[in-house]
Amino acid sequence: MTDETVTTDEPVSTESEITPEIDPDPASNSDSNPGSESRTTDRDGTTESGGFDTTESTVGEPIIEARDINVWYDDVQALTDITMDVPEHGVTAMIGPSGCGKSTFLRCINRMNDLIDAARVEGELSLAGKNVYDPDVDPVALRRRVGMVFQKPNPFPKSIYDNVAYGLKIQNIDGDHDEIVENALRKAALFEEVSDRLDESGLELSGGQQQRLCIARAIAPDPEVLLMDEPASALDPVATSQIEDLIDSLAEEYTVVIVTHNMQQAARISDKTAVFLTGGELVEFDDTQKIFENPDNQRVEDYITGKFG
Ligand SMILES: Nc1ncnc2c1ncn2[C@@H]1O[C@H](COP(=O)(O)OP(=O)(O)OP(=O)(O)O)[C@@H](O)[C@H]1O
Repeated sequence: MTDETVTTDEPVSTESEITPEIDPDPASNSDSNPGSESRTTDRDGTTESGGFDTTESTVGEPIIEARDINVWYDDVQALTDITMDVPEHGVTAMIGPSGCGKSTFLRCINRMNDLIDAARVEGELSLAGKNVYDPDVDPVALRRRVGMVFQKPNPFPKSIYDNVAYGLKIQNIDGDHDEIVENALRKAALFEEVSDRLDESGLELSGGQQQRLCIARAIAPDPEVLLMDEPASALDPVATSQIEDLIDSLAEEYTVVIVTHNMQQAARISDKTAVFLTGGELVEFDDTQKIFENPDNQRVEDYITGKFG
């Protein structure tokens, strides 16, 4: 089942992680949301919004549909019957105490759990209507459609340019690579800071710049979905704020699914929030404001208000 074994807490730098875009069946999702009624959320400021992300954003119909996902690591069950729909575009946050399965669920979306020998996944998870666990799905092709950014910035020991162009080269993506690299760096809010030193090593950048470089690397091949596993947790407050702003702008074009330990961050940047609790259970999934202001589930309220976890 695996071509490589990875630990879950260390960032990996493999081709399979560099999850650029190539759709094996472009027709399957080029109009994955035909006639969908996009929900426009009023996000016009923080004062009236109580700190919630209320800048303009369009969240669409489901692009990721998980049905009864169960995951085990050997005999230990990490996720139990997870069923949820992640809407296209916008930011969906996954929160919950340590060990409740947030990262495991994230890795179900691009089948990164395939790379963990002990992991076994059951259930169905569709991306734009196609179950990614169908036997005819190539996980590497899937990961081209689902980019991933990890907790610790993990640029390759290559130039800034080559970091961003990496996915384009290994996947033989045609086009003007100079232009694609520049656009990706611009979208990652890094171009202005590095435009005169693209041939310098990515390792020479600051932590926040390195993380934006990793984001540029993930989006250069134009994925549909961007998975982020605590992308700002290793960064200082200024760099964190830059990443949050960046996520907000990326969500206009990509479906962003983010794991965060930081509840304020989830409240600030996400449109939808999924609360996982101990036992690998998805306890509540709803609009972020509803989760934080008036959750249905008492355990979610207790968690949000800091009574446990
Ligand atoms: N590679 C692995 N091998 C064995 N068990 C694992 C592995 N990765 C995760 N687990 C276990 O699965 C459960 C869920 O872990 P996971 O990392 O998904 O939780 P999490 O909510 O993301 O935690 P955290 O917030 O601490 O990152 C935990 O009990 C964890 O120990």
